[in-house]
Amino acid sequence: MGSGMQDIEIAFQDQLQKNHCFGCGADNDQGLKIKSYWADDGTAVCRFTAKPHHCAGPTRYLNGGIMATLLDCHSICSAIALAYRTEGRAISEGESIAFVTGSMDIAYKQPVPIDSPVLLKAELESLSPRKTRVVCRLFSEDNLCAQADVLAVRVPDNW
Ligand SMILES: CCCCCCCCCC(=O)SCCNC(=O)CCNC(=O)[C@H](O)C(C)(C)COP(=O)(O)OP(=O)(O)OC[C@H]1O[C@@H](n2cnc3c(N)ncnc32)[C@H](O)[C@@H]1OP(=O)(O)O
Repeated sequence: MGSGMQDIEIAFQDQLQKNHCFGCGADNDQGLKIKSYWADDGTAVCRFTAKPHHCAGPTRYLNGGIMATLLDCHSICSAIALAYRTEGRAISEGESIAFVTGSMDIAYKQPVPIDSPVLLKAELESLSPRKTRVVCRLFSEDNLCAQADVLAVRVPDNW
């Protein structure tokens, strides 16, 4: 599942400048520091391994807020990457492109074992110059555990 090209590509987040986001900011030393990449099929993928303190009530399961952050941040970073690609630019080349989360609906379908890596897979659809819809799925060991429908909204880079 996903791309075999991750080792030779630079993650979207490592190309973005000055991002202190808790979920995706390369500049947040206490954050989750997720890493997202294009896959060969046009989706964007992210693999994440949780720490024990990312747990839900039962220590064996991943916290739902952490799951929401993973889905949100992978979706928004992927929307930004798509916008640069659509404009024919490398990420962070020229004027900065920024998107934020306008809305996000999540279905939590199955508990996520905390000790297995998760895979996030985002399908992107540009609705207009300002709006991108992202359907992002979270898998654990090939099981679909959560699905988010995200509206990414473009904002000025001083947002
Ligand atoms: C280097 C940087 C990397 C950054 C990556 C960070 C990723 C992190 C992801 C996040 O956690 S972001 C933080 C959580 N999100 C927020 O705090 C957003 C708070 N909301 C806002 O700032 C504004 O409401 C928002 C920018 C989303 C929209 O306000 P605007 O005044 O810019 O937009 P406007 O109201 O003109 O709406 C633009 C379009 O989006 C639509 N829209 C906006 N919010 C919506 C919403 N909530 N639901 C549905 N549609 C929405 C709106 O209908 C409209 O559609 P149309 O163009 O078709 O008319």
